[in-house]
Amino acid sequence: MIEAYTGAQVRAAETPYLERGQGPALMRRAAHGLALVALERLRDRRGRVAGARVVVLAGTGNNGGDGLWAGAELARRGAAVLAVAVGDRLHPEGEAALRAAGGRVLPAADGAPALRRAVEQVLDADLVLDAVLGTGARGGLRGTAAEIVRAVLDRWPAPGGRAPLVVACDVPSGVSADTGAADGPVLPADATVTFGATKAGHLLPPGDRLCGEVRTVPLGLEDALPAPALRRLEHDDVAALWPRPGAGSHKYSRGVVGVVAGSATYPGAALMCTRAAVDAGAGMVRHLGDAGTRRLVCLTSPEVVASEDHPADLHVQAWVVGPGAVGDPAQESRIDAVLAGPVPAVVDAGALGAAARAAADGALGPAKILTPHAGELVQVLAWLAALGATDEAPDRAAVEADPARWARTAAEATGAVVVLKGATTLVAAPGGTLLSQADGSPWLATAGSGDTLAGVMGAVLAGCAEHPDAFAAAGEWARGDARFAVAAALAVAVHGYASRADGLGPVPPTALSAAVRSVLRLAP
Ligand SMILES: NC(=O)C1=CN([C@@H]2O[C@H](COP(=O)(O)OP(=O)(O)OC[C@H]3O[C@@H](n4cnc5c(N)ncnc54)[C@H](OP(=O)(O)O)[C@@H]3O)[C@@H](O)[C@H]2O)[C@@H](O)CC1
Ligand SMILES: Nc1ncnc2c1ncn2[C@@H]1O[C@H](COP(=O)(O)OP(=O)(O)O)[C@@H](O)[C@H]1O
Ligand SMILES: [K+]
Repeated sequence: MIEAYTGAQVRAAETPYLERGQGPALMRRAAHGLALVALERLRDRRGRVAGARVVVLAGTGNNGGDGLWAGAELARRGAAVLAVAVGDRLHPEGEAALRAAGGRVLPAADGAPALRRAVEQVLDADLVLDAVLGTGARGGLRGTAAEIVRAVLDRWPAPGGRAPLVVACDVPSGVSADTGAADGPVLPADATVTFGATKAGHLLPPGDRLCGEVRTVPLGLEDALPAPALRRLEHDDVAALWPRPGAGSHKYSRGVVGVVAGSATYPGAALMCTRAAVDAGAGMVRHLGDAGTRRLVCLTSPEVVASEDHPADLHVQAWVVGPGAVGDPAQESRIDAVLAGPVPAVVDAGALGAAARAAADGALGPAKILTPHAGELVQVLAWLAALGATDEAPDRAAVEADPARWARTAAEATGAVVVLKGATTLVAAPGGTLLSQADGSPWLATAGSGDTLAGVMGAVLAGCAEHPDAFAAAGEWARGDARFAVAAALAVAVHGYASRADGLGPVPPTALSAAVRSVLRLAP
């Protein structure tokens, strides 16, 4: 599991060391880690370091200091290192170290000619160390640094062209270490070397896409860190946590998933959703819907028990409601009943409007998992605002600029878990638990993959519904209501792994479901 922290949390953990006068030692350790990654990248690209042209884009603070010390190491290995000073000063010891190692300094804020030279030097470099802003940034790049990066990006080589390697120091400058927000221009990094701990901004969109590979250099702060701001499940976690049957299991103890999906207009959603719940290993899958859809469900997945019951008549461990359930009053009535009841539920697509109404009436709770994509979240927040359950209704651009904020807002306003789907999917639970998963192939962006995710999520939710400690192996934090967020993140991870199980290529949802089985089989 990756645990990530805000810049403020890491700075607070550093404070006792700084008070003991260990700041310079920490900086040297950070800079050494940065230099090692830069050396590795340079060797990969050009075979050797001697003679490489390296530009350090250096800001005025300690982030610039790290870059300058790392630049000094590269200069001692024979690289030609130029520090482009974007502000009115440089970290004094860092600058002295760089100069002592033979590096040069270009004061880029000294007028237009200096700025133009800086841009040329960046574009000509083999490697750029981006050390303008780190955890001390207030907002995005501004001033000379913003002008340089904007001018460089205007002339950035097309894919396949010879762009300089970019290694970011702590975070790509202009990306918030706390939120992943990227206000203004940012140089996309091939690798980001961060210090002390992974920062939340490395795992949150849109900044996460600008980080490249993230490497964390330990600074010995581990024991001083508080609870992380966010987490990401990795393969080992998924293998350890996914509910598995034991010798004493039977279909009911493993969890029955009830699916309220499909309508005469959209029967396919019910087929994909039920199939996925079966393939993800549910003990039993029940489907409720119109006669035509039920018939198709039984033909596609004979193991599903389809009926025209009402949710109140059935005993299931978890519901999945909403996929394709549009324009059918009987389905709407079933959805309302599930939302009003206590049983855990995945609430997708056609059920999100009813969920907003139920939330405004105070009916949802932490066992309900809403699964909007960005467009649907905008709609949900607009409904909640209209119903007086939130103050603000952002537009899509605002949600995409800071998805974590709006996923959290929706979680707090509804009292439910909110899974904001996208290339990076965020899971926000009321109370603040936040997970970020980025496991899926871009080929997942296809109609029906959300229906498949809902089915997979139903299966894992049914598996943990009656077991508050189902995921205690992940830590104390994962007990109780937090298990619903863990279940959501597990489903998102497995769905993502399945999209890559057969290499990178199209993943029609029917094939995706089958791949879920192979993902779960491969895990130990
Ligand atoms: N603490 C430690 O022990 C360790 C810390 N480490 C390193 O320190 C980094 C944090 O350093 P930091 O606190 O000096 O802040 P930093 O990110 O360099 O930025 C502040 C400077 O930028 C400026 N500035 C601010 N906003 C701006 C903007 N939007 N656009 C333009 N400029 C802006 C601001 O100048 P001002 O505006 O105040 O004149 C100020 O001078 C951290 O990320 C890590 O790399 C490691 O060495 C490990 C040990
Ligand atoms: N660019 C992308 N990269 C990776 N995963 C993606 C991308 N775009 C969408 N996804 C994933 O694909 C699924 C799409 O779900 P959704 O938008 O509900 O589609 P639908 O309703 O058509 O089934 C989600 O799990 C989402 O996280
Ligand atoms: K930086």
